[in-house]
Order: sequence, then C-alpha cells, then structure tokens
Amino acid sequence: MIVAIEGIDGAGKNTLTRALVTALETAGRRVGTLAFPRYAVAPLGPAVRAMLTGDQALAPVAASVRASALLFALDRANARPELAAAAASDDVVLVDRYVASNAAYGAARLPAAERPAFRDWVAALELGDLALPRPGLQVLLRVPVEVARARARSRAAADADRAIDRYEADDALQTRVAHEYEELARAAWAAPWRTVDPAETADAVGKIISDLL
Ligand SMILES: Nc1ncnc2c1ncn2[C@@H]1O[C@H](COP(=O)(O)OP(=O)(O)O)[C@@H](O)[C@H]1O
Ligand SMILES: Cc1cn([C@H]2C[C@H](O)[C@@H](COP(=O)(O)OP(=O)(O)O)O2)c(=O)[nH]c1=O
Repeated sequence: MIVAIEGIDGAGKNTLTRALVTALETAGRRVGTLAFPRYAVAPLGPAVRAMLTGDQALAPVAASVRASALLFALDRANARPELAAAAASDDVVLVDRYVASNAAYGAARLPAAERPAFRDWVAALELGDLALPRPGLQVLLRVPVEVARARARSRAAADADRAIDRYEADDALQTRVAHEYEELARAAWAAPWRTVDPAETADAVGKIISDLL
C-alpha cells in the first residue's frame, strides 16, 4: 500500500518518513520508501532539478504551471513499475511527495478561480492518462509556515546539496501551498487523508497507519 507523505517545504516529511520506517518495523511490518522528485534518475529528474534551480534552458517550462507539473508527473511515470508493485503490496511503502504535491504547488501558483480545474487536470493526467496508482492514504504534515521556512533555511545552510530552490525561496507561495493542502485534505482529493500535527510522534502516526491497513 502506498502511503504518501505530504506537506510544504521543510515541514519534516523526510524526517517523519525515516522515523515511520523505524516505528513500523518495530511494530513488525515491512516498509519500503520512495521519494519524488527523483533528481538522480534521468532524463526527468535532472530536468526537474534544473527547473527548480533556475537553469535558463528550462525557464519556459518553469514559467508555465502546467508544463512544470507535466515534468514532475513524467518523473513519477518513470517509476510506474515500482509504484504499481507498491500499491499491490501488503507492505507499507512510504512515498515522500506524490501526486498531491503537483496539485498543491501548481494550484498555489494559479489565480484562485483556476485552482479547481487545475486539481482535476492533475488527477486526470496522473491517475488517468499516466495510470499512476492511487495512494491508499495521504498524510498531511501540518506545520506552521514560519517553522517550515526556518527549518528549510537551516537545512540549506548545513548541506550544500540542499540549497534553497525557487519554490522554497518564495514565502508567499509556501503559505498558499499550505492552504491548498488543507483544501485537498478536506475534499479527500484522490484518496483519504490524515492530517498530522507537529506534536504527534512517529509511533503514534505509525499506529494510525497500521490500524488503517
Ligand atoms: N519535528 C522536528 N523538529 C525539529 N526539527 C525538525 C523536525 N522535523 C524535521 N526537522 C528538521 O527540519 C529540517 C527539514 O526537515 P525535512 O524532513 O528535510 O523536511 P521536508 O522533507 O519536509 O522538506 C531538517 O533539517 C530536519 O532535521
Ligand atoms: C514531487 C513534486 C514536487 N513539487 C515541488 C515541491 C518542492 O517545492 C519541489 C522539490 O521537492 P522537494 O521534496 O522539496 O525536494 P528536496 O527537498 O529533495 O529538494 O518540487 C511539485 O511541485 N510537484 C511534484 O509533483
């Protein structure tokens, strides 16, 4: 079963994912992990990174919300065999960012009136045309935007490979993305959602996931 971990940049998705692996394994479950974008997997991953870090060759793609979303979606489509196996498995496969990231970030870049149609377009593209499996559960890590921003900045300072990208640098965008995630969770977009507050521990979240399976 695919369990997608979602949230704004610096929310702690990667940290929660690692803690969940430990918590679920301790509870006797087998756990796999995947993360998107897959920056290291050619040809789409390096193109995504170039787009996010301001490479001029990708500027026309970066300027278009739908072209950017298509790049992220095709990066996921490249992983369809792994994703199909994960969806069919009894084991939990934690996916750090999945289709909802595209819905939340793309919609947040559009005027409010265009957001519902964009969410539908992402669902039709990824879950329909590209035949990516629906997640069994989507976990929204709900962290205040200021906390996430401070974490993303200290992570960037500590690790040259994690320099702030163009989405992370845009505080207003992050605020709109947080709002979009709330909308997606409220609407049960694509699959069920479970929101997690900062005080919840990995053990507690792991128990929720185990109980749902
Ligand atoms: N619960 C937490 N409390 C304090 N710091 C955290 C917490 N979760 C994550 N961090 C720190 O915040 C930074 C961003 O976390 P990360 O898991 O990489 O976020 P994301 O994957 O959502 O971008 C990292 O430096 C991490 O160590
Ligand atoms: C996976 C995905 C990410 N994004 C955005 C969210 C992030 O701001 C950005 C990079 O993903 P991110 O998870 O922040 O990568 P890393 O922390 O390893 O640098 O891409 C989308 O817009 N759509 C997607 O489908």
